[in-house]
Amino acid sequence: MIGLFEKIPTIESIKDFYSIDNLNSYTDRPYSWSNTVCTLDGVINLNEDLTSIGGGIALKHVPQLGYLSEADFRILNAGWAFSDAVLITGKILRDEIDAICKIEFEDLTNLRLQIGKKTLQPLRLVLSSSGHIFNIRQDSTSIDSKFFENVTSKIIILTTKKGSDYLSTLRLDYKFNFEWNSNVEIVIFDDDQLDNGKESIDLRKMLKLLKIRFKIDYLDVSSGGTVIQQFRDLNVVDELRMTISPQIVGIKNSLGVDRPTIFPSTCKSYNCNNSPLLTWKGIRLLGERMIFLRGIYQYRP
Ligand SMILES: NC(=O)C1=CN([C@@H]2O[C@H](COP(=O)(O)OP(=O)(O)OC[C@H]3O[C@@H](n4cnc5c(N)ncnc54)[C@H](OP(=O)(O)O)[C@@H]3O)[C@@H](O)[C@H]2O)C=CC1
Ligand SMILES: Nc1nc(O)c(N)c(N[C@@H]2O[C@H](COP(=O)(O)O)[C@@H](O)[C@H]2O)n1
Repeated sequence: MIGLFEKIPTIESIKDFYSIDNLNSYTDRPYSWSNTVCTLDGVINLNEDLTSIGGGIALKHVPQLGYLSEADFRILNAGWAFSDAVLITGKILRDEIDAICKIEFEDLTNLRLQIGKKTLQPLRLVLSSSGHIFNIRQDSTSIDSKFFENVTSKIIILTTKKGSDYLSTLRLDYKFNFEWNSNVEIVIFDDDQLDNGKESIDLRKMLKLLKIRFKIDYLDVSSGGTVIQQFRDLNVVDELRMTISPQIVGIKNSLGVDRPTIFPSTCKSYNCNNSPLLTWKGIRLLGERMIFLRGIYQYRP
């Protein structure tokens, strides 16, 4: 249960930490885990510029500590390798211009095949009520997106009627091929609920559709805290997977703007009798610095 990770976690260590043997999916939803790297004070993006979050949160460019970020990236990819689909959001694609969410290690794509997955990459799902799934600079006349470049593995955009209307207008305004290719599918939820006046998709319905229509048994939620918190409040996320970066950065950026956190303040209020409890299934330490956690939620009425 407790152990050390190597500088480059070996495939054996990864299987030991993240094995999904004996974990059954459900009939009406996938088995799901969240996947996050955060600071000790819960910050998930320093929000200082549009560089990759790995740079700041996982200490990528700090002298002598870059290996921590490399190991975290490999563990992130390992979560994707064991999944049938990875869920991210419009907000991530607006904030992280380099996000791709594809497994970049050959031993991990091989592992997928060994454990019976039919594809080298999991499906990529984008949840966005608004349809704002690109980072569009004001002066630009075309859309740059690594995520949508050369789409060779399937992407599904989960959006509202309003979001799909927005995507259609973009198609007229920009020199970007919105037919994309046959690997991109848009699923529209047209009976969405209102959340603070903003349309939002009923996540239970979304999960049922992912399970029944797209045959997703294992879902990796690589989204931010806002989505993870909704999953937790609905009791539909089974595991918390978290890398703790050994730094405390404060919840506002240098301009006083709030940073996103893994546990946003909009979370439902619980007490010690009904809070979701965690049982640690795996704890790993790397270089006396970074902690990797894998916990199973126990929901209480
Ligand atoms: N350190 C890490 O491991 C990670 C860091 N991040 C960072 O975190 C930040 C994002 O986190 P956070 O702000 O919490 O946002 P989230 O990534 O949780 O995304 C929130 C967005 O998801 C969409 N959304 C959420 N719920 C619903 C719903 N029920 N129906 C329809 N759409 C929904 C909306 O998109 P829309 O606005 O398009 O309608 C909403 O704005 C980013 O800066 C990202 O870089 C993200 C993931 C991991
Ligand atoms: N757990 C974790 N570790 C990292 O190092 C990360 N960069 C993230 N980020 C999330 O992973 C998705 C994008 O990854 P790529 O940019 O394609 O590598 C996105 O959801 C990030 O926020 N998570």
